[in-house]
Amino acid sequence: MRVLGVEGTAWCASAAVFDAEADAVFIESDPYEPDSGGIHPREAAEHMGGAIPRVIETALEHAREEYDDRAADESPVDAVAFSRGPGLGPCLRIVATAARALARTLDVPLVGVNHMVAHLEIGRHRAGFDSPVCLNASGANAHLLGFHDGRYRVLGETMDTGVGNALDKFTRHVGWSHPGGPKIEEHAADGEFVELPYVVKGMDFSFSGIMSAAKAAHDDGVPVEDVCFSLQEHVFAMLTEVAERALSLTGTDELVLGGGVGQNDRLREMLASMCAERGADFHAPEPRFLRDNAGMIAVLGAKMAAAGDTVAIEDSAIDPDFRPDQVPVTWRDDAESVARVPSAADGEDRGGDDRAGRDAADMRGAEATVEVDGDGVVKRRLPKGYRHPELDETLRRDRTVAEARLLAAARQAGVPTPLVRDVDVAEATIAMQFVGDRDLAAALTEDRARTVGEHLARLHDAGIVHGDPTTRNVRVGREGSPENGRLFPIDFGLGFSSDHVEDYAMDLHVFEQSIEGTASEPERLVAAVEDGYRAVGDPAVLDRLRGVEGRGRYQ
Ligand SMILES: C[C@@H](O)[C@H](NC(=O)OP(=O)(O)OC[C@H]1O[C@@H](n2cnc3c(N)ncnc32)[C@H](O)[C@@H]1O)C(=O)O
Ligand SMILES: Nc1ncnc2c1ncn2[C@@H]1O[C@H](COP(=O)(O)OP(=O)(O)OP(=O)(O)O)[C@@H](O)[C@H]1O
Ligand SMILES: [Fe+2]
Repeated sequence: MRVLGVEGTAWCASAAVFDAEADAVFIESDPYEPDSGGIHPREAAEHMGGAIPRVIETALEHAREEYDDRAADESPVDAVAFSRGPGLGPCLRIVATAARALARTLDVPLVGVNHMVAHLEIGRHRAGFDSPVCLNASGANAHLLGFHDGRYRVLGETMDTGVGNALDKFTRHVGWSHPGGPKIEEHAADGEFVELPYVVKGMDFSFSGIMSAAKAAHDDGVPVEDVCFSLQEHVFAMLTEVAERALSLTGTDELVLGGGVGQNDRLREMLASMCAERGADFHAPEPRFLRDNAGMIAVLGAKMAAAGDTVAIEDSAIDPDFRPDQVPVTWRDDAESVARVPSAADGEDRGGDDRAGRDAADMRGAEATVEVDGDGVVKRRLPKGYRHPELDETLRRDRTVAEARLLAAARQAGVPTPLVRDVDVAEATIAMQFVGDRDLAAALTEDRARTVGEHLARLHDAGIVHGDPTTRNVRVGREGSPENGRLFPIDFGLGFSSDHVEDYAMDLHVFEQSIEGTASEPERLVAAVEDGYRAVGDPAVLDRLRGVEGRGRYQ
């Protein structure tokens, strides 16, 4: 199978030929470079109009010259694959028109590829991993994806702008030309650390606060090298932290990176260091496959074509908002899954006591190690080698303080939590009561989902935001024991006090996302969470939740 790919979602006019037998990829690209400001959709489309036919011609010539297994009147490729979205409408239309015309002329099938899924599949293809967590760090996007039950699920994502766009906004403010990411990397080499906001919410994150603070710091005369250095340290530590959390939640030990920001050495270094520390395998494809390129479109196009996943020309409309979780994944086995930890996906209670024989390594979360000590545990936030030491110290200290305070406050609000016995802020350790006999992830039922909804409502009524409510962060008490089946939220390290409906809605969103990422039929579990919340809490939060779910994607 040999496939021609065409890419042109935003800035890169590109065509490629993938020969599956030789696993060889030829890429010809022609980038649009704006004179000033950011990417201008009309100018970008004008660029595509001229460049797309040229790059396609070069790729076809390559196919004809490189491979002599076909007659001159035969098509040099077996299919034409194109980026159907997401991206800028005017650019997508030009690419689609060219791809359709070519498929018709060559009389071969057309394949419509999701650009974001291509960004991650190229990493999986090059790494040879089975079912990794995928971090897409591109211009207009930033998200964590994992395959489960026939689709790529969004495990976490930006709640406002894509990571590259956020960096580019800062460099525009400073007056540098597009793209800004590489310039930030250059200047960061001479910079020193200054503190900026750091925002993760479960496996979601946002960049608006840090970008405003970076602009303000620059306006206040902080040397631009220091701002660049610190932007990288904060933004990439956030991405690395959520990637680690996704590895921990799914139990997977494979991570791949995709997207143009993945070309940044510091980001790759942090991810590699995090994976090495936890014994996971990390793969970042070579830069030509990270930035936008048609090679990734051709490679995924070949997998789709082999699975018979082609599209009739009349059905091949573009989709500027095409989300990766909308794609029916025809080229993978439905039984494969990113989730390696037992999840009660079928709603069955798997039972079992995880306490017996569990050693410290078993009780490791993404942030901390948890050692069992008699009827208690000692939770220790160890330093993370990938983080700048100053940032590392601040996060470990602040989270230890927040966790100890909120565990007690939650109890007072009527939500069962482990009793705190001792806190050592300097060592970032908390000694607390051992609770439950397993995590909710292994025992998720509708009843329990409803109870978590009630607990979250009680926390919110008391002005407490959990910050990281997932199925791994709720412990389940044994029926008939003194705990009598109670559910104990734990791990309040990302928690804070707030009276904003938005923060409460975000908390619910994080919990629902953790169910959706791993459960097979999440709908009824999610409905049960909301029933429980509605019974106890403020209905305005559920209304706001609908807004949070559609927030800020592809800006
Ligand atoms: C929808 C699609 O068009 C879009 N593609 C895209 O944004 O191009 P991509 O090549 O994946 O990423 C470009 C971004 O990558 C950043 N970038 C490039 N080199 C960088 C570096 N060394 N450090 C940091 N950022 C870098 C640029 O500043 C720019 O924001 C996407 O995938 O979101
Ligand atoms: N008080 C407790 N009683 C029993 N088990 C506990 C307790 N605290 C933590 N654990 C176990 O240890 C694991 C890790 O703890 P915790 O979630 O607090 O750490 P973390 O590193 O902050 O996790 P995360 O990956 O969510 O960031 C939990 O999933 C749970 O199984
Ligand atoms: Fe991209």
